[in-house]
Amino acid sequence: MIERTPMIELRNVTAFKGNSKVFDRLTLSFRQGRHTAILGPNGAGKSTLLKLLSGELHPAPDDETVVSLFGSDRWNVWELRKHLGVVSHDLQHRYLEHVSGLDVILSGYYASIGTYDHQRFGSEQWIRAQEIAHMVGVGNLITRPFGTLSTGEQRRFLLGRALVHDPAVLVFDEPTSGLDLPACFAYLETMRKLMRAGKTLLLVTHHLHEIPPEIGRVVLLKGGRVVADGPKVQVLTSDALTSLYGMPIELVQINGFYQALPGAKR
Ligand SMILES: Nc1ncnc2c1ncn2[C@@H]1O[C@H](COP(=O)(O)OP(=O)(O)OP(=O)(O)O)[C@@H](O)[C@H]1O
Repeated sequence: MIERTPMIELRNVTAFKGNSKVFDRLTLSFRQGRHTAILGPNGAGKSTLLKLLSGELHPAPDDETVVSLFGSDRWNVWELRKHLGVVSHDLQHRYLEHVSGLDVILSGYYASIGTYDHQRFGSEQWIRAQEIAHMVGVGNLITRPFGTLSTGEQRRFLLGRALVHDPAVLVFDEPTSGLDLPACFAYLETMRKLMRAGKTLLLVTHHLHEIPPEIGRVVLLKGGRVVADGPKVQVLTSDALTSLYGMPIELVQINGFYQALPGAKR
């Protein structure tokens, strides 16, 4: 069911990375059940947006700025992680090679990178972590060190980590990059299953082929600004992408999936 009140609302958000002002009074919101893809060229601000949504980055203080996440503007990062699971390359790169697959999933309970001796896991959490591993298709790999897993397997464990709290929203950052075709298609199918199970997906990507047909809204970001935002059928066009990337792009669509090809020079 689509709720009227946005579950995530950013209003007049100004944000910096280092000395760069990435967003200048950005306004963007997300509703439950409205799956969204966010596209934009390198440097558009996609990763910065993810960090704002996951509470890793705070906006510059301003009286007119609102960041409301799941109905609260006084969220703490631990509570937030129960609502929003993130699967990102950033996370994938931060895991040490020796951490077992199961520990990657378990670490989601503490939102840590790996597990530590002082952390306590109850039998329910162990069982759930194993169930999740099976659910995301890596139940037979739980003892394997992370560094020995393929990119696709690692990404499945990270998805498992994101699922431990059964969050309402899953955020994916280029989820299929580096995956071969069967792994890519299988991962896409897992994402589609999660949407069918009621999760709301936010997808940040350059790769049009990884936008599942269920995603109905597309946001185009460029230079920290929203240049288009609306229903996929209206926003995702050859003309819009040509303008976004500043080069001729031809879009093809088959069975609800898209692919971008070099367009003819005009
Ligand atoms: N630590 C930093 N210091 C200074 N500028 C930064 C820093 N991190 C990012 N930026 C700048 O912020 C802007 C937005 O970066 P961001 O990583 O959010 O873009 P992106 O859309 O995710 O790019 P990509 O597609 O390449 O991952 C870019 O201009 C980038 O150069």
